[in-house]
Amino acid sequence: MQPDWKNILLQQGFLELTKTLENKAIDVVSWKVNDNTKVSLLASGILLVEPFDTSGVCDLVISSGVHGNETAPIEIVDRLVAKILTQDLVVRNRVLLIIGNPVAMNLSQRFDIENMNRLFNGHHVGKNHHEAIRAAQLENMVSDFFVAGTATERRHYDLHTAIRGSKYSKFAVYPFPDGRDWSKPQLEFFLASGINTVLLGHQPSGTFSYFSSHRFNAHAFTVELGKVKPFGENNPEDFALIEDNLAKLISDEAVNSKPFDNSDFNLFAVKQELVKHSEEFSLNIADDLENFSDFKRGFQLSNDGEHSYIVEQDGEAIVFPNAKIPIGQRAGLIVEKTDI
Ligand SMILES: O=C(O)CCC(=O)N[C@@H](CCC(=O)O)C(=O)O
Ligand SMILES: [Zn+2]
Repeated sequence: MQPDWKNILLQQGFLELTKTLENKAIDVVSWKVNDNTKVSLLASGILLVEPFDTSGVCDLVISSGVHGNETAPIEIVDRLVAKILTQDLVVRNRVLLIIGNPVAMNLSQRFDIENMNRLFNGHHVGKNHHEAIRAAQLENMVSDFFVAGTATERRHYDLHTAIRGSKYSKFAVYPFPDGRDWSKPQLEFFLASGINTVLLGHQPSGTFSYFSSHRFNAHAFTVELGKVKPFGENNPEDFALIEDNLAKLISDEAVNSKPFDNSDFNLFAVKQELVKHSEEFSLNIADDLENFSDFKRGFQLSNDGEHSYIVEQDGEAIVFPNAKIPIGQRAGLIVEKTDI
């Protein structure tokens, strides 16, 4: 017989239970929180919350911890689950709450074997390590969740924190929309949540948010909420706006947003992905250079033989620069300001 995961969850919370379970398989446990709400622990770090009243307007995925050391998003998910279980939050929309990579979380690392946020959209296929298996499991759970839902809208917010500081402390990455329009109501939601910087994706990718966008037409985003810090060092007040608005979505309460206006935002288009082509790859920037720092035309940003990058226009900026990645992967994004 398996331990009483329900009681451990109720007593210790979702985060502590997930630390304990790590990547152990469990039998699904379901129970009623009240006459309105059913909770199901589907797997370690995957909690389904459903109102019995099926008239919800939005099926919502809130994920965290796809990178194990990005603790603030995990704490946000933990607090939302606690509020649902204590009935401080009324649930009117179905929601799937996720802590993505419990093994890396317990190691306090971004990942153990392979960056999980490059493994979605089938990029896990043919790989047998635990992060590939977990990416496949997350894809299956999200697929089942969206397919079983009847709401008119699907949303997925994949919450992260960045390795570096940033000129704009919070920002969203909008995955490549596959020909769909950029959603102004979604940008209005971010502005109301204290996020006015959005990076518009330019091509398909192996990220969790692109998976939900591409496969399920969900409004899906990678949401960067600040800089990586260890557990216990995040200030919950820094995340209050987005956390309150996620709670409002769960409760189907109106979010206090204003009509879209380009001038309220810093919108960036990806000009080019910097790919690491050789072991000689290096970046000519300081380790603590902030995301969205910009350069003058002619500055040699990267050294990589014939693939070295020289800035082509004044104002080109860099996001997610990282030379410590495998050959063939993204070493940074060259971005420039845009409007929609
Ligand atoms: O700070 C960094 O260099 C990386 C932060 C991070 O994990 N970002 C995501 C962005 C995913 C996306 O492009 O949607 C990642 O690299 O996986
Ligand atoms: Zn991340």
